[in-house]
Formats: sequence, C-alpha cells, structure tokens
Amino acid sequence: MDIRFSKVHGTGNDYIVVNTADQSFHDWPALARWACQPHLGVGADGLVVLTHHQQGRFAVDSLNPDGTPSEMSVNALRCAAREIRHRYGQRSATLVMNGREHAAECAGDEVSVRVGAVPRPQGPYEVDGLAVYYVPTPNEDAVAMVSDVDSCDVAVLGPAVRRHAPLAHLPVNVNFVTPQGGSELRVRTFEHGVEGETLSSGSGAVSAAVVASRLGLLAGRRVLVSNRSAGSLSVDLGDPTDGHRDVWLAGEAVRVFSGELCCPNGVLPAYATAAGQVPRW
Ligand SMILES: N[C@H](CCC[C@H](N)C(=O)O)C(=O)O
Repeated sequence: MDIRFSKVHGTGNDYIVVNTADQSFHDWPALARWACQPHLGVGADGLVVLTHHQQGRFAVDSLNPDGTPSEMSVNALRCAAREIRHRYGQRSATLVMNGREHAAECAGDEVSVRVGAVPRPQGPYEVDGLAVYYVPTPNEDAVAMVSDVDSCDVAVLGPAVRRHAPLAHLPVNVNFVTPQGGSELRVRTFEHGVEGETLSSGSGAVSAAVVASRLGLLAGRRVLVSNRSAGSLSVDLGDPTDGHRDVWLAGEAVRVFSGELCCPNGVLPAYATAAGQVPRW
C-alpha cells in the first residue's frame, strides 16, 4: 500500500500534504515522523492531513516532524488551500483546523487565509536582555524585537527564550523581529516541533505584526514580512480600531511535486523516528 502525497511550500515552510480520500493508512503521527525526515523520507517542516467534508469545507490537521499535532499553522492552511485548488478546482474554501474556521482564497500561487482574531500580546518579559512578548495566536508565539535579526543566533536564543517563565511550560515558537521602516518587518523563527529554524512561519509573521503594531512601529495596517525564504508574507491587520479581530495572511504557496511513499503492506520503515523524538540528521 503506497501513500499518495503532494509537497507544497508556503514561502519556504514546507508540508507533505495527504488526502484522507486517497489512503487506507491512518497512523498520521507515525507517518509524520517518517516522511518529514530528509534523506530517509521526503523531508518537510510538517505533515498536513486534508479531509474533504462537503460544499467547500475541509478539515486540515497539521502534524510536526516529531508526530505531535500543532495547534495552528497558517502556512499549513495556505498549503492546504493550494492543494485544494489543484485537486478540486476551488478558488475559495473553508478550512477547519482544531475547530476553528478559516476562509481561504487562491489566485494562482498567491494564497490568503483568514487568521481571524489575534489576542492582545502579553509582556514584555525580560530574557537575556531581550524584551519578549507572548502572543497566543492561537499557536503559542513569542516575539522578541532585536536590532539586527540577521546577526541573531536563533539556534541558541530560541531555546533560551523557551526555557524562561512564563513561557517554559508552553510549546512556544520563538520569533525574532527587526522593523525595516514603513510597514516592513524582517522575521526569523525557531519553530516548536521542528526544533530548529524554519525559512518562514505564518503565525510568526502574524504575531510579529501584531506586536509591532501595538508598539506603534508600523506605518499602516498592511505589513510586509520578509524572512529567510525568497518570498515575503503579507499580513493584513484589519481595521486598526477593532483590536486585531480580522487578521489575514497572504503569500505564495507552491506545489513542488507529488508522488507515492512506498509502504508495502502498510508497514512503515524501521527507521521511522520513535514517538516523541525529533528527527536528527
Ligand atoms: N509554521 C507554522 C507554525 C507551526 C507551529 C508548529 N510547529 C507548532 O507550534 O507546533 C505557521 O506557518 O503558522
């Protein structure tokens, strides 16, 4: 039994997308731990499991490379919408992730998703000289404003921020942010579940824009976020007076390839990472 998939990236945040209609296999955490590994699997920042309900509605589940579910992934939603556009020809869809509904719109490879309301940031908390804000996006996102994000040691500072109270018990994604003038931000993200830096993060871009807006660092409601990938994300913060209740994220989402994972008799390879571990290479 082989497992059909597509590989889709949202500005460099890459996902293996499987459609439950194609599979008799259902152990998604085990599949995530195998398939997300580079060299031994497909290689990706996560697994997206898509289920078609009815009339343009889809359930979208996002799993991390360690097999844990992620509470929310905006880039995973954007990649799912791109795959839906390809497979079902729908430009608009309603995506349901962890019980929350998100409208999605595709125009070619440009995909927008309604994030909805983003709660008020908490903090700042002082961590190793950095002012860190906490934003329940509803992912757990931390935002640290830094003077030069490109010289930031993300691999060291990301875990350091996560060790600190009051974030220590939470599965936090840590975003380092430098305002670029006007309504532009540059962001780098240490992502929970990947346990390393990713090229881009949707909830990271949104939380960075919300914190920068609350700090009065932005000139307008449309925020351009550059990251480690070639493409930028665009955050629309909505009406500035409504407290960030109607936030959208847009940017490229690209189908890279599709194929079949070879899984004879439905048995995953022995080198699939054990439950609870993050793949290392
Ligand atoms: N990259 C994602 C966030 C994933 C977060 C996930 N790894 C977790 O918190 O478990 C995004 O575009 O919103």
